[in-house]
Amino acid sequence: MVMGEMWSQVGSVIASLMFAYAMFQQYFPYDLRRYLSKYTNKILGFVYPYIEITFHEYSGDRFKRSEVYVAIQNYLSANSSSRAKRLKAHDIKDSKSLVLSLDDNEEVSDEFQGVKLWWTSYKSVPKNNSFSLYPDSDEKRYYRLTFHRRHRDLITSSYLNHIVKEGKGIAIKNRQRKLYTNGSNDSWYGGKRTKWSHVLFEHPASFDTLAMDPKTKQEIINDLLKFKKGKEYYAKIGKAWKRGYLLYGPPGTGKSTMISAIANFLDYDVYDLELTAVKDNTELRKLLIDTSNKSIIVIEDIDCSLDLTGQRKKKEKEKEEDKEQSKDPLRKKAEEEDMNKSKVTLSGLLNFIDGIWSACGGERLIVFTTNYVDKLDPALIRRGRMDKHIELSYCSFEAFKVLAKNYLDVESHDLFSTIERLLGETDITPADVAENLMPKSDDEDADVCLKNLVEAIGKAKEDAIRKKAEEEEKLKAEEEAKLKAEEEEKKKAEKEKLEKEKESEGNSGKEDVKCNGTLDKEVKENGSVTT
Ligand SMILES: Nc1ncnc2c1ncn2[C@@H]1O[C@H](COP(=O)(O)OP(=O)(O)OP(=O)(O)O)[C@@H](O)[C@H]1O
Ligand SMILES: [Mg+2]
Repeated sequence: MVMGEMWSQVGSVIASLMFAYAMFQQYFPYDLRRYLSKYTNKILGFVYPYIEITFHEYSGDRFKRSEVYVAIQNYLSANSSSRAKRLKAHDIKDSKSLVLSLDDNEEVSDEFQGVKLWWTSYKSVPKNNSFSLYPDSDEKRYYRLTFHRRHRDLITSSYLNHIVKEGKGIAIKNRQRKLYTNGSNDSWYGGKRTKWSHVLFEHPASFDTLAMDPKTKQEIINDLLKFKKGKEYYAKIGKAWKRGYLLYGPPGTGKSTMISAIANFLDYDVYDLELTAVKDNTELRKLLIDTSNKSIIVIEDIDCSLDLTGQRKKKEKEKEEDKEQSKDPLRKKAEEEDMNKSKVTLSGLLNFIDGIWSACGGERLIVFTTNYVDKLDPALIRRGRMDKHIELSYCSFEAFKVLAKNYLDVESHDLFSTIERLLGETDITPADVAENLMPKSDDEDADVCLKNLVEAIGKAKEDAIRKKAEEEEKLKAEEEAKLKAEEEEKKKAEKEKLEKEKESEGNSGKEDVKCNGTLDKEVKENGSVTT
């Protein structure tokens, strides 16, 4: 009986409190409520020693998720979500895998330098009952961080920076990398106009599968690692955090494959820059500014991309000469095509690589490839612009062993010694070796493929010998033709000399005759000769 009475009293007290609260919310002036809540919080502050910080998903810009919120989400999904009981799985744009984050109103604890703190995820739903086509569009999510007030300095100065840095790092690790290329049309990405368009970068090449001299390979890997970790070092020496690589060698020696391997190794995006599609130097600069950090900017076959030296001068001279003929419709069309051609100059490209603008952002690798390194302007490839020159050459025995392991899972074989000898005598590209090592049907095993390779190298050797002989013959023929031409020229000159001499002799005879003729005439006229 007593118990029942007590419960009914409690019930009525709660009901009265709720009624009073509702009245307070409904009828108290806003200013008075604010005033009261301020003092309530102050009083609470004396008894409740914890500080709370909230991080909203959308703050300021309504259409852009807060970067800090995303970083916290990533951090918590990697560090604390394993301890949470309720999780939410969702796919994030540009992320490789599903992201697990705390479900609404779930709390996890974290520890930083011995200090314990708590993260809670909240969802607030607005009270208006208006109908919306997008029911969830007004939901607001936020994280709340709670910690003891004596750790205030540590948390605000170090922990929050630590969280944002870690969260961004995790996002970079999880992101799907992209292969960008510049076309002539603008596209929209991330709410802004850009000249780059992209696809997912999915090339499987790696340094393990790259066939080359192991020592050079290790040297490149070390160089890349040093570069990746070199943020402070580059700042210390006062250099922009970027590095230039020049890859050169005959076609099919793995230049493009190496670029993919580098991108996979460093976890960078790739920007494949097509120089001929760039209108002018200004556009080149815009493209550079539009690249993200942690990226490789590639210019393939730089020697063929543009005539970067005499191009402009030649064109202008031609224009002057052809001014009068410009009415011709065919010529007009050719001129229009000329106008559409790239006007990127060597100095524009040099500025792109290491001008003032090149320092915007950081962690960029610029890679040039070429088949003919000698054709390039020395200014373009000097150290500081192209810091590391890497030659990719014909297949060595070491490189072959890597390919044999990759393609056939073979590390030793009877034919290896023959192949070693043949490779020492013959130039064959890794691309050709790889093609021969690849089984073309289920019946072809390692033996067959290696035999095919021996045959192919033998053939390449014969071809090389034949080509050399042909070239020598050609050279000999050219030399002979040259000698013959020289002899003929000599003979012709002698003949001409003789003819000239004869002519001059003849002329002097005629003059005598002419003299004599005049004399006769004078004799006839005077009737006597005076001496
Ligand atoms: N060093 C190498 N290691 C592994 N595979 C290679 C190597 N070189 C060439 N290959 C194979 O040969 C193919 C062609 O190589 P790649 O495109 O990298 O040559 P490249 O040097 O870029 O040639 P190009 O100068 O014509 O552009 C690749 O698909 C790859 O499979
Ligand atoms: Mg290539």
